[in-house]
Amino acid sequence: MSSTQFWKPGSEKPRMIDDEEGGVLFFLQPSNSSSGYANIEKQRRRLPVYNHRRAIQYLVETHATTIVVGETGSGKTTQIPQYLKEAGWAEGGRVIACTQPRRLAVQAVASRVAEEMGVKLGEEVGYSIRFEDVTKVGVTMIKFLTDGVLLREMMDDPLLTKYSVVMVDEAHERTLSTDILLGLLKKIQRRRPELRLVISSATIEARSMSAFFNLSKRRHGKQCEEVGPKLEPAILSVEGRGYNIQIHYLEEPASDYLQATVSTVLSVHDQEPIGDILVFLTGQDDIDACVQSLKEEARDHGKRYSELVVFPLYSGLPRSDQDLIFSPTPRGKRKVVISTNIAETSLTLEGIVYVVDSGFSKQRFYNPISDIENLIVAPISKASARQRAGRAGRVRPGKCYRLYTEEYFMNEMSIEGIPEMQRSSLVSSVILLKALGIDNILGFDWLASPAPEAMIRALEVLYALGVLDEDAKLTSPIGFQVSEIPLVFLMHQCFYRTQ
Ligand SMILES: Nc1ncnc2c1ncn2[C@@H]1O[C@H](COP(=O)(O)OP(=O)(O)OP(=O)(O)O)[C@@H](O)[C@H]1O
Repeated sequence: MSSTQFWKPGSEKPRMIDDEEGGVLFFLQPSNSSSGYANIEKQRRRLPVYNHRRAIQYLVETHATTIVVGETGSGKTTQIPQYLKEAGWAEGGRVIACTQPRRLAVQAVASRVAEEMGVKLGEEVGYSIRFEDVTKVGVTMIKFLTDGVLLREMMDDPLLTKYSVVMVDEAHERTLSTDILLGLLKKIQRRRPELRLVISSATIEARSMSAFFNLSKRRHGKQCEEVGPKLEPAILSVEGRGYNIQIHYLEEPASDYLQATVSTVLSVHDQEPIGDILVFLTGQDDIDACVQSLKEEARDHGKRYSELVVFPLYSGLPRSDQDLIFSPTPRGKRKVVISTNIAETSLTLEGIVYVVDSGFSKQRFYNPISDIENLIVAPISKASARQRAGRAGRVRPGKCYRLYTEEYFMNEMSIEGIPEMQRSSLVSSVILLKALGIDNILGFDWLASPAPEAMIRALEVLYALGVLDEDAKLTSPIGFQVSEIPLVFLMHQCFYRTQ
């Protein structure tokens, strides 16, 4: 009996055929088949970013920072690092880095780019996530990594000397790590004028990002003469999207978004042609409840709903279970992936045609007075809604069902979310910055300043724990140990809280 095999990102793509018992068998196919190549090359050329490749190469050559704004699926993440390699930025042992907020996207995008370049993952194209480094020194030219991992690399190499270009992708997410990274990269640029930055997203406010990275100094209203790259960032807008996405809204607000989600999935299955469904809910509880409801429907309504193959996706799920979302959909079935916002950015799931957006996500909120951080279910922003819809329309036209009204989207939904920096405890950020030698944290160049109360509270907590001394410097050994192994710090914190 053959055991079921699933394709894992990073491995060769399987060919799929039906077996005699109605199941599916997977066979590895030779990766360098010329028709496969021609096909991929065709796909690359039809991406909206392709027409801008020369402009991108020119702007990166001539500007310290280039900001690229382009629709979801236009090719920013997978293509720009390849254009930069073609322009010579990976020559002489240098590496092009591309950061992502989440590890799932890092692995998926790296394996796609390796496939497009016809190379083995881990060689010319590699990736690095926590506890897993799939790169080869001296061989890897394009490296995808989480922004957290790049921050950790700065501990050993504060000026990131091996990188010629750092592309900070999905910069709109404004996670704690992204904001700290952006501030540190700006500092590095002053010391390493040869370093180039690319900031990209479908939904960033390019002007404020440009103002932040504008390193050109003006004296008496005149701009200083610049030697080397232009210090004022270039902004490139990539028009157009891969495929059309039809957006549908509710006519009346839903009283129960979970119930609305289940009925939308079922009606898509009843009424729409073949294609997988990606659902965005808030967290494990909601997702488990939705999976359960769909299973009950399948049990109660027989064959029709048993065609649904349902996969949950949230960060607490073991990695092997998370990777199941990449498995090909068996013939005659419809895959339904029910996810938190970990699938919101950068991911391309080939079979996805329909997206169901509940309009909510779990977000962190911090009260510096009580020093309590909570995860609260809150409405998403328009930027998130666009990202969610953008998981469809990548390899064929798609549809997005928003479980809220158009009036709510237009008039009430905020344009962008609040940066994580302004709604989180800053304890771990302060430790990280201190470990990186940033002594004047209050004077750090933040893209959006954190609340002073939160900063003071973090300093107080770290002093009380013995991590910082009276001069707010890391203590030895506790402070330095904690900065290397966050787990040790958590133990200290538990101890502190029980005192
Ligand atoms: N694993 C994949 N399988 C098939 N096609 C893919 C895959 N990954 C990417 N693509 C194709 O490449 C296109 C560009 O993807 P890419 O991630 O570069 O876009 P992007 O502009 O960065 O999007 P986003 O802003 O959503 O991250 C997709 O729309 C899709 O057509």
